Amino acid sequence: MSNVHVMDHPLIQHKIGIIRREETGSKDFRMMIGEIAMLMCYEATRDLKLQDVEIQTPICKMTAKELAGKKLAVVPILRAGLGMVEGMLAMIPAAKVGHIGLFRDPKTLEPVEYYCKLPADCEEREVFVVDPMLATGGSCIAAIQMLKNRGVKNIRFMCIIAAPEGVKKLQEAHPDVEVYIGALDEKLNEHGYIVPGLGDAGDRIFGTK
Ligand SMILES: O=P(O)(O)OC[C@H]1O[C@H](OP(=O)(O)OP(=O)(O)O)[C@H](O)[C@@H]1O
Ligand SMILES: O=c1cc[nH]c(=O)[nH]1
Ligand SMILES: [Mg+2]
Repeated sequence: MSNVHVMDHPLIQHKIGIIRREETGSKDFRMMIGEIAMLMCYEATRDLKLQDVEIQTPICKMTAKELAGKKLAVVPILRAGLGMVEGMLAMIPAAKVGHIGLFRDPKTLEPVEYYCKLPADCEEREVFVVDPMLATGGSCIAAIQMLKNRGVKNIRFMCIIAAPEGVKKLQEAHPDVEVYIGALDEKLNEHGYIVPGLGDAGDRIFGTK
């Protein structure tokens, strides 16, 4: 699974431990999701290309580094992905933001599309799709396909918790996509929830249950 990266940073693991706890309320849950997204963004951008640039410091001229190549975009899968946007932008403030609205039909577990608004030049950008949860994989596979249909070629997917079943499906559907995972869990239960997981991420971020 060379294009699947499971995070081993102790701060990420510690914060994931906090959001898993059932007693963690919406305020802390939301804050931690943002912090985890920021730390994961730091890790997932390690391989961005740099170029030399001649600058003048107050002391002398020098050759410094700046980001080269493609501009970036962050695309959260609504709703729960919204919780990761601020943390991503804290690391890459110049990124543009698109939105893809999908919810998972509770009976069929199939993703249902209800919104899509992307930056006009998204096909020229390196796009980070973000969603805290990768369960059956249906939602992220559909979101990535929507981006590919718009001509986007460079796509990375970032989630905080993933089930092995969904990771396998995502890899089969989109082997070209780099996948960043905060924690790889054990399995899905009969309702398509991740075990041990953290419950419904959207409901816990927005306090809707
Ligand atoms: O991998 P999958 O099986 O598709 O499941 C994962 C999806 O389920 C959740 O969204 P949900 O449908 O609960 O929508 P919400 O974010 O609006 O709560 C989650 O945020 C993912 O988008
Ligand atoms: O465990 C899960 C599965 C799908 N969506 C969630 O929010 N949690
Ligand atoms: Mg939900």
